[in-house]
Amino acid sequence: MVTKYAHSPEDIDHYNTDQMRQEFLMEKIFNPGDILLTYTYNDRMIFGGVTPVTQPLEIILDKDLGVDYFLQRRELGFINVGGQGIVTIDGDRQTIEPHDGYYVGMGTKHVCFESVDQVHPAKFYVVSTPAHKTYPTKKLAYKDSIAMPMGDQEHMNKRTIHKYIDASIMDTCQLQMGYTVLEPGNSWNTMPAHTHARRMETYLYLEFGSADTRVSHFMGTPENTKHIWLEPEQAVVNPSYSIHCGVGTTNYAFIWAMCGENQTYDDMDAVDMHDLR
Ligand SMILES: O=C(O)C(=O)C[C@H](O)C(=O)CO
Ligand SMILES: [Zn+2]
Repeated sequence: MVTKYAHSPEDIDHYNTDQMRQEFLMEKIFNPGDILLTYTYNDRMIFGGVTPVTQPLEIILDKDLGVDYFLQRRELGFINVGGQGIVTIDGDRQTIEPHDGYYVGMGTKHVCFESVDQVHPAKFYVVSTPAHKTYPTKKLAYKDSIAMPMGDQEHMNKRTIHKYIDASIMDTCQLQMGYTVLEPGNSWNTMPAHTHARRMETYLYLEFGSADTRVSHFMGTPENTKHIWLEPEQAVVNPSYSIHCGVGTTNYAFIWAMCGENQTYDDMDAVDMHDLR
């Protein structure tokens, strides 16, 4: 597991391109047969990819977290962005279709990930946040997500936000998670931009419209923005003070996950277009 530290806005003001990438970008999330995780000091979120091929994979983190087992003091959300998979949660074995996932409550001892077809393996994007209470483990089906159409063609930001883990439909200690899909011919996400000083957020960009599509992700304070260029299936950490939005050379999708002070999705501070620098 890689550690990414927390930085003040004054610090990142001095970062060059390489430092921005080193501190905020995860260049590889899915590695066949492997688990790649990042621990950010921003609200202690752990996120990354579990990509089983021939063997089942389980996240084992005890000494790293000073606990007896990974989810002793944490909750977990995941969404499968690869082929059909299987997850066994404390002995309960379930098939996970592409774009479906799970919320796994604190206290769960074993979560085992498998692929059904090693030629087209499952890719589980996992996010875990500190928890204080056990809430029921729950299947997250794409069809049951809250679909919120946003934006319009004129502003090139027509997209649908699918909320998977949201306090309005289920119990969660602090994790919120969803999947946003841009329509073809649209390129801007989360524009107009916002911040939410009460929550940090990570973005995994994926499902780019063409092989040479690239996304430029914007972060930093509204009056002092930075950008990071991303390839498909790369992720970026956004501190609470940071805007988090992007533009693609074609359409694309992304999985966002948040945690922090509250669970109010709409608790956002809109940034006036005139204030962006
Ligand atoms: O497309 C969007 O806009 C989003 O998906 C925004 C994220 O959900 C977000 O930033 C929530 O705070
Ligand atoms: Zn946000």
